[in-house]
Amino acid sequence: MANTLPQIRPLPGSVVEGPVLKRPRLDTDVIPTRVEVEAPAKEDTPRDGDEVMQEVVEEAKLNSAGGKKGTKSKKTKKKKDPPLPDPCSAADVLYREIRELLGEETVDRVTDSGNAFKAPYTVGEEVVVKIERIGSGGSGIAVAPEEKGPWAIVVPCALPREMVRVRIGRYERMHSCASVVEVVSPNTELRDDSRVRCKYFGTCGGCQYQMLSGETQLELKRDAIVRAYKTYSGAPLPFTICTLVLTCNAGGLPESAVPTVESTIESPLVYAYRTKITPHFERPPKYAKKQDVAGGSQPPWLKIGFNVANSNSTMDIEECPIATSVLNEKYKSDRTEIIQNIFSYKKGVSLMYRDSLDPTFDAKKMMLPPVDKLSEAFTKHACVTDQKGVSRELVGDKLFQYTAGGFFQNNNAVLPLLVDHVRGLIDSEEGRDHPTHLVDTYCGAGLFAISLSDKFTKVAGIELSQSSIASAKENATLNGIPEEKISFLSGEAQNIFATVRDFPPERTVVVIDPPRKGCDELFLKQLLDFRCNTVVYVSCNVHSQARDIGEIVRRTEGDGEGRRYRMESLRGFDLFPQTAHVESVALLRLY
Ligand SMILES: C[S@@+](CC[C@H](N)C(=O)[O-])C[C@H]1O[C@@H](n2cnc3c(N)ncnc32)[C@H](O)[C@@H]1O
Repeated sequence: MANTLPQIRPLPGSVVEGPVLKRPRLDTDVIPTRVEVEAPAKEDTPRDGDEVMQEVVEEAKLNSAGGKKGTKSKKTKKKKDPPLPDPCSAADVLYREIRELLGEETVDRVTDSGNAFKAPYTVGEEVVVKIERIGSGGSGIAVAPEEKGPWAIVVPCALPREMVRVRIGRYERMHSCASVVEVVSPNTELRDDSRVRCKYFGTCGGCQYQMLSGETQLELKRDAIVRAYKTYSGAPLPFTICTLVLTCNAGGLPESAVPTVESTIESPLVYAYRTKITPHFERPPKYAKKQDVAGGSQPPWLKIGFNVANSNSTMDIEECPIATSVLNEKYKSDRTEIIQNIFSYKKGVSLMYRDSLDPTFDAKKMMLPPVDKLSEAFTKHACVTDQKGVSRELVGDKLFQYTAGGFFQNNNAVLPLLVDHVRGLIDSEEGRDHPTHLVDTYCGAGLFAISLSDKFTKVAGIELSQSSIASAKENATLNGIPEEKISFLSGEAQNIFATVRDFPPERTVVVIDPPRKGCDELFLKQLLDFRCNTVVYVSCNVHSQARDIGEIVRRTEGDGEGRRYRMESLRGFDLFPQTAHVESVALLRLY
């Protein structure tokens, strides 16, 4: 198995699936893929590398001033406000939460007077604020005192009802970002800092909830689903969105149309669960000297790790307790090598670490009966660092192989529960014949199509990534599923419907598991034309899921018997414990 140090790779543009925050993330799913830029050399004088927060404040000052490091500020024209954030993005969700907190009319008034980006604070200023609520992205939100005008302060790792001393950072539309300096009066009902297992918690942008009990985390995630359906189930699909529409309250589905959100399913592992991380580092700055790394010591200018919360600055991170142990082991030894060889890097680098069953075993032989899941082949783990390498994992009784840099869910411990839940939803229908056909849209390497195939006579999957489709086909063979039963197509999700005309809609289940942006009009139209009996919608972004399901329910409302979709179940899965992310699973059936 190739376990060599990752190669320097130029930035190929970022393709991000799964949970994404606008802020720092812990891999291509939770972190923006920093598969890297040609990193500009940093300032020409050494900085105090230990003061991460100082660096962040400086960056924020620059952002706020609209200037660039090292460039003289020119006389600038008054800039127009930037456009509203993408609908259903993390920034959009936060903006709507701020609107709700400050009052929609108030925010509209401030916006109309051209002051939506006029921060009443200076960068670096310290103030004490009271946190009003926790946003869906996991940050506390405070309202500035009246004399500062309508304005919010967004503070990661702060809890409702807490008084916190914060340091103000950069500003965005109607709010300043800030970091906690001190929790002046903690919310002792919720916070217990002895739960925190990571020394970087509070500064690193990866986790938001380590100080909370598992129970509270699950409840917050359930609450995020409830709120998403209230706010987004009336939001228009992207192609109809314009500024005007976004600033109106589109109105969600009526309460009666949304089932009670069930309790969030916990991950069996709440630490050491994450099977993929993508730390990154920049090339040496111009002022760096070779003797800086003499004796293997790490110079202050070299940060290898993840982004600081609410910032693009990298913070140096030696290990990540939510990542699996094989990833941490390999990452730690790579760090030593990177430090020694840092002057050979001419560009910044994004590393990738993927936990895999040891790929030196023969996958075909592993799956020959009798399959011994306790054997070394199924228990020994390795770390794959080559994006094009093969990674392998067992989910239930099915073995999946996929390109390590491609999409696969990042928490193997909870995956069997997720798959079983989808199976249970399909089985839950009483009084009708069991479905015989399955369509897995946005199927990746075939997780749902292959895991659920035993239940169906015919299965079809579709996926945009050709390498994932190649993996899905190989996975079907590996798991002994006959070719005449299962097929995989590479292409736009909506194209599947033209290929399954022989599937009886009344006996067909469609699984939808799109990227964060959700489905588009073309897909929804085809889905509604097909009008299958059961739809299971799995989503890493409950906001776009709520929007799409609102659309499906509303568009079929007036239709005749057996043609109307109703939501029957809604539940979250904790794929990313210690973070604010929730995976949401919804069931729709025809009535
Ligand atoms: C959240 S992942 C789900 C993958 C799979 N269901 C799983 O759980 O492993 C979304 C997948 O949709 C694919 N995708 C993105 N846009 C697509 C499109 N327009 N049509 C088909 N697939 C798409 C991505 O490549 C990615 O594999």
